[in-house]
Amino acid sequence: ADTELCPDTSDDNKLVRPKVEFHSLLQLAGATKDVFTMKEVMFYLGQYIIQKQLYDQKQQHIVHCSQDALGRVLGVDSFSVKEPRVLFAMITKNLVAVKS
Ligand SMILES: C[C@@H](c1ccc(Cl)cc1)n1cnc(-c2ccccc2)c1-c1c(C(=O)NCCN2CCN(C3CCCCC3)CC2)[nH]c2cc(Cl)ccc12
Repeated sequence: ADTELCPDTSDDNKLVRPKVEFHSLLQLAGATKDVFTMKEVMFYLGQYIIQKQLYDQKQQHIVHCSQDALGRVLGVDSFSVKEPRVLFAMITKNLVAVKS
């Protein structure tokens, strides 16, 4: 069903399963499980960005990821954290909804 491909992940408590490459990013940020809430996915991604210093030192809402696996999985060279809708659209392409 299309919910598998494009889960409604706007709900913080929806359970999602990251696709393989995206899952490895979350693991680098400290994740130790296979199924997450959207809130947890965003927490670990935030940690990943901070740990790899991908945010712009001057404009800290800009994330540069063209030279990082994050750019490959999201399909962009950079993005602004001030555009959550754009961000969620890119992230949900890397997630599969889990029937809860
Ligand atoms: C509100 C939240 C957010 C959450 C979801 C969305 Cl779609 C947009 C925005 N947010 C606001 N700024 C950030 C942020 C900015 C720069 C570097 C790292 C995180 C975040 C992000 C968090 C997070 O879990 N954030 C906790 C508090 N943040 C305050 C800002 N802090 C920054 C302080 C300045 C130095 C850089 C970190 C980090 C902790 N998770 C994210 C994952 C991604 Cl793919 C993108 C951004 C974030």
